[in-house]
Amino acid sequence: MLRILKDLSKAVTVCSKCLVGKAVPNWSNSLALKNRLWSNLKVAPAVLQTLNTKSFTSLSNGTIRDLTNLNARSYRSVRPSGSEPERSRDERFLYRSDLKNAERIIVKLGSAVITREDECGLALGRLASIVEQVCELQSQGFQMTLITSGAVAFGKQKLRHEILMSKSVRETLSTSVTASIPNFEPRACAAAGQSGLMSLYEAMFQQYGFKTAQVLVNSRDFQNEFTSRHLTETMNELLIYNIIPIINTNDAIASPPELDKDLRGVISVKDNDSLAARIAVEMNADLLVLMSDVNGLYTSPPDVEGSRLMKTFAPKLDLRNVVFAGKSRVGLGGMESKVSAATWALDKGVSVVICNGLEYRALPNIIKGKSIGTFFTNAKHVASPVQVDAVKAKEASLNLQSLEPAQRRQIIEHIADLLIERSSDILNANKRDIVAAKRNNLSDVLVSRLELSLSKLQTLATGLRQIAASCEDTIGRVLQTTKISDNLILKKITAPIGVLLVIFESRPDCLPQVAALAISSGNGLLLKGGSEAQYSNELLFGLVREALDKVHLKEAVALANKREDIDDLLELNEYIDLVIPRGSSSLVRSIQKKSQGIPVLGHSEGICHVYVDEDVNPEMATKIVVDSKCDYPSACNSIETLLIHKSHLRSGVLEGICDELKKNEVRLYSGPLLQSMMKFCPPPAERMDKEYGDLELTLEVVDDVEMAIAHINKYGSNHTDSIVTNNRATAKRFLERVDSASVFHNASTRFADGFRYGLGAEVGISTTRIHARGPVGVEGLLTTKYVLEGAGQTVKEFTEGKYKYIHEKL
Ligand SMILES: Nc1ncnc2c1ncn2[C@@H]1O[C@H](COP(=O)(O)OP(=O)(O)O)[C@@H](O)[C@H]1O
Ligand SMILES: N[C@@H](CCC(=O)OP(=O)(O)O)C(=O)O
Repeated sequence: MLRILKDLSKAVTVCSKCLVGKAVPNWSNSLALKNRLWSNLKVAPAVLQTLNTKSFTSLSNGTIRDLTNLNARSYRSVRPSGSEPERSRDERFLYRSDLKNAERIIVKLGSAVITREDECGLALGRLASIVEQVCELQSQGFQMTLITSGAVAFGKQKLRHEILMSKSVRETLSTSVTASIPNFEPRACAAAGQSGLMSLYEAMFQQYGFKTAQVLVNSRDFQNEFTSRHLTETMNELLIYNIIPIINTNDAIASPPELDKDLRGVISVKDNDSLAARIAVEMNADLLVLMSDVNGLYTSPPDVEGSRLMKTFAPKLDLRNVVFAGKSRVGLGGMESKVSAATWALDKGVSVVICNGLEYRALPNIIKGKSIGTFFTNAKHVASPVQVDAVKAKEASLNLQSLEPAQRRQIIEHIADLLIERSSDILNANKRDIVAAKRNNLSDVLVSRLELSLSKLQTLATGLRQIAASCEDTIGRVLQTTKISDNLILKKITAPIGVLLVIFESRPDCLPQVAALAISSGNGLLLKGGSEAQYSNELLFGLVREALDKVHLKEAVALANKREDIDDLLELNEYIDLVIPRGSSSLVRSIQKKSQGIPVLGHSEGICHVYVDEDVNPEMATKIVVDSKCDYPSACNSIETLLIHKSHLRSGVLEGICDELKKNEVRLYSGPLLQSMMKFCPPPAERMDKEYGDLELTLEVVDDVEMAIAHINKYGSNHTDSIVTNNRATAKRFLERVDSASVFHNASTRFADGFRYGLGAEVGISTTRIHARGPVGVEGLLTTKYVLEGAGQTVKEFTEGKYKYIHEKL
């Protein structure tokens, strides 16, 4: 309410300063008043949406003067004294995330979007979808204007149809269809096409309760002082009354386009891209969206091999990297014309996105800041912030690996110290996350993963100190030395992978663990945490940066916080070398699907088993099963299925285990074999490969170890599986044949963890079969490189027999 009053008082101040003495209109229509306030005074649409008719009526009676002639530009120049200075237009929309603040939006539809690929009429489906999006935004308070192409293309189809229909059957059959169609005069096509186009728009917008108005202009109209002013006034008036202007060039009487140089820095209207740019600037629009039949601007025409979509385009820096060629099947200007129109509009303070009109919900998603099409910006960075972070992390990782091991060790120890010193700050931030999570009805499983405690922080710090201690021989450790020949020595040494992207959900304790592992192994790190752990993550990230800043390398680690950032990051295969998703199986699967050429390390599911063999110590078996299920049911290494040897159905072992599980409130389900063998057993399990992640467990019976192995290899997720047996031969068989990253004998599956394995911590558990499997600590974040030390030898000298290969392992 305070904001509403503030904004209204702003409006009134401006009015009274500028328009004292003008007639007071009868504001019976509150919508019209809202639009006038908004359009002329730039009172935030969201504020106006919240005002009710009553407040308008009382406000309008005598307070507000005639606002008609006060346009948006004049408001900007008549800012009430004492108000906060606004960011300049150039600064307001530097990043996509700023687009949510746009108010006036121009959308231009190219001919290729409007007409069908088979040239048989208008593309009704996508046109209706765009109209729906425009209406959605208009009713949310954005001021929408449409620039439409397509009159010539559509008119050509109409005329062609007419020619074909007016021919006799004999004529049609005697000549080829294409040869019989003349080259139509584009002006006539435009005249024929424009009316059909407009009646369609009118019908479509009407379905959503919006009225449209047609405005046709030509290049000369912008050069003439009167027609140019009339155009602005007409547009303002239409916008005030919530009518959506639909603009095209008046092609039926258009003269040939004029050259840019005649217009001294003002773009000449030679096609609809330049028309859209010109209108956007004249109308003081915030955003111009140019919709075409391609996903945006590419480094070269999209069908050329190796051509890449440019998500962000800074004209001053990037133009030299783009090759243009060709147009769409019906377009007039081509991409080059779009880029020069967009660049011109950007220089005049209008943000521009070039995107594909076929993309589902492109407009609302652009406003939300999603990475759709090509975003034109004058930001100093060549790229969007995540790309910048990735470049910096790559640079910093090189410096990180050149540090002395002792320096890397100190950084990690410093993080461990900070975890204890700042524990109350961390726990307070974590409390804020927990409160928000509960308010948002996050599941108990997720809340338990989110929660930090002093003891968790202490364990975390201990783990970090272990990692710190291992810094001495991480990078540059010699794995193999080969004497190729005298004075020619080849060494294989450990080396960092490069830049890691770790995407994690819920658990904020991952952040310092992963950061420590990356620092120890000399890898740059990009982190993307879940929004549910936002406060905890920001605080912990701040501590990591603080420690890295001691050696001026704080940029080695960056934290991305928007969900949309993930898509952008996954395309950066030039800078990112490995992706490690940690979280739910759906998160991991979606990352695996989206990652474009960057290897993904991790596991999508944790379907772990304990098999209780015939020859067991019942007490040990019960202890292991209960710990494997109940110690931390939401962890990926807790079990989902207990396989039991058939002899225990009557030995009392199964009964004893079930009693203990029930005491721990575990809900039990039975597999199909158990159901067939027992009269009274728990309800049937939904599937045998279900990951409960909670106090739930499937029980199934097996004949012997072979059947247990087959079951695990079929339904498991190659994560962690354990056998409880006193028989060494059976255990050996199980350990050899179960195809999982971790296989245990007489131990709880909960041991599958970086800290418990003595790795200090883990970046995740890998079930993929690339270089690292199981819990991945520092070792898993290293690769190797060869270093060859010679004394001027050449291969030719070996070929010619001067030297001989020795290949001796040293
Ligand atoms: N570097 C490039 N990036 C993207 N598209 C390009 C590029 N160079 C040429 N084009 C062509 O530009 C066409 C879009 O321009 P245009 O034909 O004017 O479309 P519209 O009718 O939508 O205005 C695309 O169909 C594409 O083939
Ligand atoms: N004014 C013309 C379109 C001109 C034009 O620039 O076309 P396009 O390149 O498809 O945006 C028409 O309505 O057909």
